[in-house]
Amino acid sequence: MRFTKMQGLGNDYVYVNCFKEKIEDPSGLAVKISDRHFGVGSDGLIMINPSDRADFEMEMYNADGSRGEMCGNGIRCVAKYVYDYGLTDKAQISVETLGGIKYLDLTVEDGKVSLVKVDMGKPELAPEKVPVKADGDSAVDEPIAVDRDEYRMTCVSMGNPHAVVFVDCDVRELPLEMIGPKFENHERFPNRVNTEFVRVLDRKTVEMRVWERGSGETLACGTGACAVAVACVLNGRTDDEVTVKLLGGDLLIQWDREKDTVFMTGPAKVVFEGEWPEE
Ligand SMILES: N[C@H](CCC[C@H](N)C(=O)O)C(=O)O
Repeated sequence: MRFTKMQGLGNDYVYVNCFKEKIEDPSGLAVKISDRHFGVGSDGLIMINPSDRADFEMEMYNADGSRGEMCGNGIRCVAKYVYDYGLTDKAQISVETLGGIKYLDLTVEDGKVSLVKVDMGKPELAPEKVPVKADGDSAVDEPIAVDRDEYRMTCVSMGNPHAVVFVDCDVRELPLEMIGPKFENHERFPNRVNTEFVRVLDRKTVEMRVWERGSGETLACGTGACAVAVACVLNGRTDDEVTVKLLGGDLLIQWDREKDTVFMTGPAKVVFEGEWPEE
């Protein structure tokens, strides 16, 4: 099976062109191929499929084999893949995901995609999609007890679920390995959750680290950066356009509140191509 390893801000997935390849057990393959010692090494597996409803379909699996509805860094890499490998010659494409159809604008330099702007769609306050309002809470900010500590979070769905937690310290100092899994598996989230820890630097800039559902800490999360920007605006902490600084680099996020949609702009890169012996 031919594959291409790609990354968006260091959030790396193994991409398979399923116009040509057939994968019987994508969830099992995701676990094996993502393993950083015994496999290719990645945050998960992304299949590029034909679609009846859009130009292409993206089917994504986390490193633990669970399926994700959407992947922001992944969808930019899908755009690069289909253009650079000649599956399309259009610089504007649509991609079907479990989180809805997304529309992408490709920046092409010397015949290759360098940057992609994605219309990520309408953010929803999640999981129950109704703002919680208890005494002293803002409409969107709610308390959550994790062990003996109380945190405050804003829950936003970008097709997939996110809990955004504001912190005051340098995010690099956070013991993410310890607290990340406690949010991921908290009883508040029966389908588990992606968690972003964010510090606001100024009204146009924030920094974050992410603990992803099913993959652990990753260097970046596109849907997570969108959820962070929405949470920042709803809590009055930033303007509608924010640079989100992640361990793997920066994403520009714009919440167009008139259209009620979030735009994400960032790079996509090929790492290498290879052949996987099984399947
Ligand atoms: N890294 C991805 C998100 C993967 C989300 C996945 N971990 C989930 O289960 O929802 C991104 O760039 O948006």
